[in-house]
Amino acid sequence: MTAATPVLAAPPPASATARREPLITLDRVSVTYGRGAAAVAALAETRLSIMPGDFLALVGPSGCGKSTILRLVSGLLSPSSGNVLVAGREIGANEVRIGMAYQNPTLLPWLTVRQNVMLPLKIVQPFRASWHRKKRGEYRDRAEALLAQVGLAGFGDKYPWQLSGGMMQRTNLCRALIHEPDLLLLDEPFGALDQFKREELWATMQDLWMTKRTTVLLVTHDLREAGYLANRICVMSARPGRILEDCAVTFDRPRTMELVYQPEFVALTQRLRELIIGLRTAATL
Ligand SMILES: Nc1ncnc2c1ncn2[C@@H]1O[C@H](COP(=O)(O)OP(=O)(O)OP(=O)(O)O)[C@@H](O)[C@H]1O
Repeated sequence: MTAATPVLAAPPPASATARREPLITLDRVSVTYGRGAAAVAALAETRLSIMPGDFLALVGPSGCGKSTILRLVSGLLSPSSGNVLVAGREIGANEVRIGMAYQNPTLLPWLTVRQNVMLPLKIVQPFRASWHRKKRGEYRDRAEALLAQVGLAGFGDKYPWQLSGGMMQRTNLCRALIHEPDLLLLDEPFGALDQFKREELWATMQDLWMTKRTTVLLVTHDLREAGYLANRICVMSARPGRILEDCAVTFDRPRTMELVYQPEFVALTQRLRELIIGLRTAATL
């Protein structure tokens, strides 16, 4: 059995991380969608630092602004106030490669699994510059290695319609990782799968993270998923969202499904659940 140690702990003191620069900083960022009577205050003034190598899960009541934070971090959305910093500079000033995987895998149906996985190498620099030279050699090998790591060896020539939902999501993860992103954004990536498939994918995701140590920002409604995968969980308040709790999750890795039934793990998810239910109830009063 995996040793299950502390459940919740305060994030490391500032002095412990002082020498490492955050990869992403939300500096007093807020977001309001629309204007006038139609304005929706989605995110209240929020501060968040994501350190290199973090696996950070964002949880909170529906509509609290979790995906809004993903959009800010990816540069798809500008804040209404405050700054989003990447490696200490304004977004866009530093080149940060981003990989994304969302709930519905958006695989291109006319491309094979391998071609789908290799797509970012065709589009994103510096890989794009060598595309024609490497697409039949190094890049193909890289795609095959990733597919093998997620249990899809031999499926490279299949088309998306020949895959199960879980296989499509595995392919989606490979595509999000093939260009070695500095930051992986996951928005409910396993949400459309049944519980057993989801649990299999947690193990796959953990394996990928343990070998690559990519910085990951995961949005999920599933507290067990957050506890299994993340080394940090941020709980958001109801809309307009802000981060209410930022806790370290220090269970040993690799984590297994056995861990999920251990008292320390159950206590963690139960505590987070009560916090979120309390927030939902407070928002409707
Ligand atoms: N383009 C938009 N225009 C107006 N309101 C928006 C827009 N996008 C999001 N919102 C609103 O902002 C709030 C936060 O949205 P967001 O998608 O970030 O929440 P979420 O926490 O990811 O929700 P869920 O858990 O349900 O996916 C929600 O109330 C949503 O309805």
